[in-house]
Amino acid sequence: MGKRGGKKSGRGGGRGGGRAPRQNYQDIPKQNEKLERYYNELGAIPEEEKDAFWEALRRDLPNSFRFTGSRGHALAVQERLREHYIPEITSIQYEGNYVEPPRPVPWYPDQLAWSMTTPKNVVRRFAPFASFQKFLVAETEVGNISRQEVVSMIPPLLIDVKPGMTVLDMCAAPGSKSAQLMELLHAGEEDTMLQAAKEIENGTAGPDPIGPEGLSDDGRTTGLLIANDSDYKRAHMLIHQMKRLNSPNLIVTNHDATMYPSIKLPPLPASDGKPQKNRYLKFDRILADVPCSGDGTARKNYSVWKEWNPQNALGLHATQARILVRALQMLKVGGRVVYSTCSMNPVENEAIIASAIDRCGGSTNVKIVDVSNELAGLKRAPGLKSWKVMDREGRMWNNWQEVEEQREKEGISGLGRIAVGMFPPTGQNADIPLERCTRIYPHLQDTGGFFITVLEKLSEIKAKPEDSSKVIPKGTVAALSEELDHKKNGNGEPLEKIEALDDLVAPDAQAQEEAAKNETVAQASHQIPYSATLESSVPVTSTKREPDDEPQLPTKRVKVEDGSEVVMGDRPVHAPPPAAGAELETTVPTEAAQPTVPVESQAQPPPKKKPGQPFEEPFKYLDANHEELAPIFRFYQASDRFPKDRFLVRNAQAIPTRTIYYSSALARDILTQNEGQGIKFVHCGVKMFVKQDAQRNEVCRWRIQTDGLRLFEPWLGPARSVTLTNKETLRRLLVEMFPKVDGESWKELGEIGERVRDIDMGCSILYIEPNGQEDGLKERMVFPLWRSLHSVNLMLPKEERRAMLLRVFGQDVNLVNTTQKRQNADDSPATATPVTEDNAEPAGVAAATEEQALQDENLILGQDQQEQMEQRETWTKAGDEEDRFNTTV
Ligand SMILES: C[S@@+](CC[C@H](N)C(=O)[O-])C[C@H]1O[C@@H](n2cnc3c(N)ncnc32)[C@H](O)[C@@H]1O
Repeated sequence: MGKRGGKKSGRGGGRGGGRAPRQNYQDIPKQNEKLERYYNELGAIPEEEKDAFWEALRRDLPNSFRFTGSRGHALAVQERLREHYIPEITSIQYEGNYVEPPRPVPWYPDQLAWSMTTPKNVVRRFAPFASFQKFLVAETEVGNISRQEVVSMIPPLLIDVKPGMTVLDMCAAPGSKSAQLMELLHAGEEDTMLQAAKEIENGTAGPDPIGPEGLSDDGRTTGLLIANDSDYKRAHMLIHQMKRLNSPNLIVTNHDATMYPSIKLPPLPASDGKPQKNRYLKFDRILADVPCSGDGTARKNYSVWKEWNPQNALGLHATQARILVRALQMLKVGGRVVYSTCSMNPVENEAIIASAIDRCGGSTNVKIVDVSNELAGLKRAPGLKSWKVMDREGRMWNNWQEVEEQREKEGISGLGRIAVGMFPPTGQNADIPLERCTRIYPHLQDTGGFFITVLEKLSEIKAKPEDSSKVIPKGTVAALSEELDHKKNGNGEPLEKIEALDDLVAPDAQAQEEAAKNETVAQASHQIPYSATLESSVPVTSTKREPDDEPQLPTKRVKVEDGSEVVMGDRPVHAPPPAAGAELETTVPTEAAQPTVPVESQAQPPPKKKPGQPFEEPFKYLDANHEELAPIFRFYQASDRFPKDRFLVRNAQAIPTRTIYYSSALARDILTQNEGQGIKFVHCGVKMFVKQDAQRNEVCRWRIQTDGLRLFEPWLGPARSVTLTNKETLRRLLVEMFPKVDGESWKELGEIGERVRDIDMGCSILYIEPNGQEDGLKERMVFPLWRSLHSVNLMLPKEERRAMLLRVFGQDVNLVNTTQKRQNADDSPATATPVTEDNAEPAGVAAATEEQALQDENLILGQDQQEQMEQRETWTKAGDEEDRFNTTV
């Protein structure tokens, strides 16, 4: 279950649940009376499959992983698995049989997903597994491989993302699916960028940006992924995961998805004296991988066996329905929403689909897409048309009438959380084709349990106000009071009212608080009605807002002893951020219609950090003519065609101090247009240039960061390029941190020796090109290379060096850092005085001083890399190891 604040409702491990103490999975009794009874009586699993179902659910989950990153690179990593590790593993015999190697997941495209059933005792026993394990760990660390549950890979494949689309992942942390979505958004970009750069260089391209559909920004994708999570800490975990993909087309936000704010786009220029129109972002694709009770993860989360109870699903139902309705509101007509959970409970699945379709006006507005022919080879079961609901006490209810009758007779005891919307739809909604939903059960192909539904929006919708009785029970105050009076604790004393209330009507106090917080944010975000489309006809000159399309229902609140209020019966309506702000101006200032990039004069004083509160530095775009940019472009001979109006920094003064980031045009427009509007942006931009101290004044201080290099390199001239095709030269650059190039040392760098000896100090670009030879390099790679006074340094963190040595050369070797050795021999502290522009020696200083300067500079570079590595590890060190390495998503 996803995080919903501090309540102990957490479940589903990496799906947001609270972490339970570690225990060996094999030793855990895999029994839970209510869980077993519910799924046995539900009617979901055919009688003849029940044994297989339970047997699978009690078995360890196979390990699975996915090759990530750009296609070319992912395939190169995959090749190492096929050509080296699989043959080694398949040669092992255990108890007279050959060992099962990892196998590609049959329905995953290009064999990029793999699964492995080898038992742990076999893995531990044989050496080839140890080296395979090393490979997995190394490639996972650098982001080429992601551990991900097989079933969790399905939603992004069914959502059908293409480059150029606008995509929202509403509940995205820790980011496994966001990563897949992002890969699809960039599909084919490697080739189209190089192609566009070539055409432009040859003079065959016109002045306008070129490239195929969706990649028409001179070969770059024009799409955008907004990845969101309501949990701030998890949103940062998501950033950490997503950073590995280095996409400028990513924005991360931190909002409650049930009331995700509308995002403003720059208005189109006015014509014929007509007022400008507000425009709001609508999405082509939305993933709602909602917080859920997570019983589909029972094969790896022992808490499912220990703690499963029916309330978890009942308590999440309302949030899930609200998230899906909000998704449908923000979707373009013709767009797709994929709704998914790792729960098998229909209350969280089919019931949500039916409720959301009902609220959005029925099947004429929203259709369930039949995906039964997609992902050939994936074994699945159809969605349920009928099911039962289990209450807190374990009683099963066939329909809402039964619940109502019971309430009439006995009061609401035990039925407090049940609502009509949790049952199969009736009346005009009875024919919603819920069989088109997709259910994955553990026994079908040895996976976890999962639920996926693809929805298509057929026409613009005005979502009906939430009928709270359909999602949250509408216990009357009298009924609740009556039950409260009867409730006793273990000592036979009356329960604290606040706890008892919560138990009955379950408004999660912290979730409420969160919602309230977000509501405030949303209110400040100048929403217009949700029905607004990109072509909203709300004139921006109007000073009053239209009334919200979603009228708010009254809320009954009860004051409890401590003076605070508790919501009873009718939940506060999920009011998506009110268009409210009737007083709010929506007039667009005239400048806003002009270029969207703010100039530095708009810089503000630094915002104050409030103690204990998360603080995000603002995103400030640099003017295209900023004085720092021109020298960088000159130094690297960068083409003027590369956009200069997409560079940003993270400080309120808009001063490039240490890092300059780069984002796509759409991301820029969104960040600038919504600045100060209360939208919680927590990440955007790829590190492109990082300031580096150097000993020579003429050296460009801005080195290109590996993160942004792939975007920039097609546009660079030859002045700073170094080309390498020899495998051994690469090995040397990887093993040795700072190979010398002075004296005769350059000769040891073979083919690049002369070039690196002669090239001016500073950052250059190392192009590693395949030479077509059988044992040569197979993959084109590009890295920054720093030329110091006496040495060169491949600007790669140690972990990436090691992973590449393992992958390309099959070597697990220690890296050599001669500078450090010298430093240790001198007994100098590792933190020697850093070289700065102030203390750097001018050219021509005595060799000894130069040597010291070199050591210092190299140390700085080394430290910088180390810093990067440590940042990568932050989240593992912070105790979220499972989210990264044992993720259930
Ligand atoms: C199932 S997990 C998402 C897994 C993710 N899609 C992935 O593939 O890595 C659910 C996430 O929803 C977040 N969450 C819970 N309630 C939310 C809400 N109201 N709005 C947005 N996110 C929410 C949780 O913090 C959790 O990270």
